[in-house]
Amino acid sequence: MSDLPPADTCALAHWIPLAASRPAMSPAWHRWVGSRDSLTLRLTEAGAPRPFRVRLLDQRLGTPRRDEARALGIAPGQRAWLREVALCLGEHPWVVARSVAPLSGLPEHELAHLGERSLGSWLFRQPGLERGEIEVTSAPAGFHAATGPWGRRSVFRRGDFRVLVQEWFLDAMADDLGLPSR
Ligand SMILES: C=C(O[C@@H]1C=C(C(=O)O)C=C[C@H]1O)C(=O)O
Repeated sequence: MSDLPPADTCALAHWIPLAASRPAMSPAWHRWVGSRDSLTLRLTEAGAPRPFRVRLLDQRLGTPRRDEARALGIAPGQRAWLREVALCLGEHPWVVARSVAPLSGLPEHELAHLGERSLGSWLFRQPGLERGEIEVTSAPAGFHAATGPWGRRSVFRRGDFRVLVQEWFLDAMADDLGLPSR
């Protein structure tokens, strides 16, 4: 993946509230980008009978990008749990996702062995889970070569555990589902 820009190229990715993206976003995409329940479940249903699969690209402790640290309210340079995946239907990545969780409050024993099981299927089983506002970008993911119309992010909270989940919807998903370009 040497032709990718360095991760920090997207350090100042421009995120706007979901409502502010409405004029540029088709109703069909808004149903995906604005959905607040499990994306894993939605993709599994929309992609059937193709099998849904999480492909783990990277999972490690590292330094979040500046826009990620800001979204989580942590100091720049503070280390966090990072996870990058491709959510695939059959052979095609439809969504790439990057999740960032501060180490304080991290249930590391539960997340360390997630592997290729979906973070969403774990998250949505957590009692008292809260989800913050969805923000939207048209900047690329920065860690994967595939491009697409929209990225979104939101912070999930349960007690003192927080995770910023960022998901980029890819052109392959638009093609397979016959969705508009934006
Ligand atoms: C947050 C969800 O989980 C999905 C699964 C992810 C993973 O396994 O790392 C990451 C982002 C999500 O798209 C969801 O299903 O809504």
